Amino acid sequence: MEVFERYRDVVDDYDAFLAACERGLPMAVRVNTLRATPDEVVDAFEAEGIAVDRVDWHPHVLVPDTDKPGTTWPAYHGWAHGQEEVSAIPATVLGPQPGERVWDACAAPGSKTTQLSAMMDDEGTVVANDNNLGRLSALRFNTERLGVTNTVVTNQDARNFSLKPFRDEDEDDEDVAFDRVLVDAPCSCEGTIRKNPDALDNWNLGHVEQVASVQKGILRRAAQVTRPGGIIVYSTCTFAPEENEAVLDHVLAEEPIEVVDYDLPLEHVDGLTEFDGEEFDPQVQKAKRVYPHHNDTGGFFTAKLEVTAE
Ligand SMILES: C[S@@+](CC[C@H](N)C(=O)[O-])C[C@H]1O[C@@H](n2cnc3c(N)ncnc32)[C@H](O)[C@@H]1O
Repeated sequence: MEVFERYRDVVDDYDAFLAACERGLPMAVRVNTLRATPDEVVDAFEAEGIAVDRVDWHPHVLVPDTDKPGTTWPAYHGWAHGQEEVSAIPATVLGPQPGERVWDACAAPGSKTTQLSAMMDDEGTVVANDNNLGRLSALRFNTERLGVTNTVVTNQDARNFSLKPFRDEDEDDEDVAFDRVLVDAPCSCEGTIRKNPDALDNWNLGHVEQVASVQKGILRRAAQVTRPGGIIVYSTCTFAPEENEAVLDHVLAEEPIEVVDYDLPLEHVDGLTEFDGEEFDPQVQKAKRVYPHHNDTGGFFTAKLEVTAE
């Protein structure tokens, strides 16, 4: 865990943080409300002899007492989807409504895409994009199993995303406008250490900087394809400020967006306003960091942004 030494003065209780990072992660599922209610899913797990805990902050997140919730009948029926507890945060914060146009910029394997669709009652459109074709096949599998039909899949680099394949060649991109966009960005995955103990094996600052450059490009494109007044959520499962607050700071200076506050009824701390001598736009404080010791989960970073009229 030497990599985490750089966060010693940043994390609120560093010893508790390290101890949590060394423990295994309780596995969670999200109830697929297109197919079942939380009570039906609890009953189905209990019928298999698996006890289930509920979490306080989200009625659709359950913690069944099994290492492999994805190989149970509730999952096979499409009633539940194995999804880390903190992974349910970004779609919840984005708050898509039935009938809206939503872009999931980095969507595979589709945990959040299918959550967005369920929140929209499967009405409207989710454009689920990922630049990795292999991972998109997992997304298709998940949408099919969960009975999601309002999703169209695209395979593009989100930094240059265009809806041209679906449009008249003579139209330009100017009127491509989503109501909401989720940027669940590729990242260095430091916050997944409890689920994947090898997560830090190839960690290096060069990779952090390289992925931060991709993140900035994707978030900029998100700002360009969202209508004024539309909402963007930017999230990562990493702690590195270079991939979180610094990305927001960069894009805030380039695009007409602002960071907005939101309620997160889970223990968390605010976004950082400086790291390693670099100061960030004070707005980034409205982002939220969830550390593993806060709620016995993985680590996560989530910011909510609104596109302003230019
Ligand atoms: C954190 S994962 C997304 C997880 C997904 N949102 C979910 O909940 O199942 C990040 C994804 O970004 C994709 N990705 C990486 N670079 C990309 C790019 N330039 N454009 C689009 N997708 C990209 C990766 O293939 C990966 O699937």
